[in-house]
Amino acid sequence: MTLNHLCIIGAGSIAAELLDTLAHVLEAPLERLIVLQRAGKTTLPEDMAQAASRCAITVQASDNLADVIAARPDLAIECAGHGAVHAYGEQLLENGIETVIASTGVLADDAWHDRLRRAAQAGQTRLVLPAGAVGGMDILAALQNGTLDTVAYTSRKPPHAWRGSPAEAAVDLDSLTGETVFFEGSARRAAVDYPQNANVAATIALAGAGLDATTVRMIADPDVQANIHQIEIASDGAEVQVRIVGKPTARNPKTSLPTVYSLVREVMRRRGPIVS
Ligand SMILES: NC(=O)C1=CN([C@@H]2O[C@H](COP(=O)(O)OP(=O)(O)OC[C@H]3O[C@@H](n4cnc5c(N)ncnc54)[C@H](O)[C@@H]3O)[C@@H](O)[C@H]2O)C=CC1
Ligand SMILES: O=C([O-])CC(=O)C(=O)O
Repeated sequence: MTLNHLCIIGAGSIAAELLDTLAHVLEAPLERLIVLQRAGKTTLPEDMAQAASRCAITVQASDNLADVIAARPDLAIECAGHGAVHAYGEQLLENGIETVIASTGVLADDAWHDRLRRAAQAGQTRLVLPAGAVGGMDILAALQNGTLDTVAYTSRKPPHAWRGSPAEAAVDLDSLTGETVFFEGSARRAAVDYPQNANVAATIALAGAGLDATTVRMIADPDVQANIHQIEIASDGAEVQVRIVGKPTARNPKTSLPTVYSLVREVMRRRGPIVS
């Protein structure tokens, strides 16, 4: 099946960059695109409207999930935050709409993990966790079939990228003179406490050693400009080190550009006959 009808949930940094990128990489436009926004927002910002019109022949903006369910898109991509997964995830899945979520940290809550799993089963579809800002999920998920001894994730970002997160209470982000570790704990704790910053902690944990056995460190570092993600894996099958220097999106320093490209990949791998 070729993806012809796409739903994007959210109209923030990732959604805008997703549309810009899709406009460049799609060889032929989609038939339909529906963008689901917050209540009260039924038109797209001008820059997004222009990019959307290059991505699809018919573009619809809505603030109502019922419009999306009625439109029956081939795929829905959430890039709007944990609240949006809570608000729409179950209904999309129960209605048989395959759904990719950027906000994977929602699954760090066992009750939500269970609800979304049941919804996907009921709708005979899938909830897809993209690699997002990181990589190496292929080998991590493969090694998980043997014995994973250690999976440790470190996220290092400039201080301003941690604004608006609990890091503000832990350290004075404005006066840091060197790298400062402000969080050490489980992937579950990281994903729950840092919903806008630690989705990849959940992504890595769910691909590998689980939410409690995967360890996370978060660092504010005034000497870096990029969002640097490191994953150290020790296992019976391989020792793996992944280091990604992610460039922040122009619109949101918290978010790395590979997140956007990973969502673009989820579209493109449903458009061609050969998938990698
Ligand atoms: N898996 C990964 O690697 C990453 C995941 N993320 C996730 O993606 C989310 C979005 O990131 P950005 O685009 O950078 O954030 P952003 O703050 O720039 O944009 C979020 C957008 O979602 C909209 N929104 C919020 N609640 C909504 C709802 N209930 N219904 C419809 N729209 C709603 C907002 O109005 C805004 O337009 C983050 O909050 C985070 O959960 C972000 C970065 C990396
Ligand atoms: O984009 C990133 O660097 C990672 C991120 O914000 C997240 O995991 O939520």
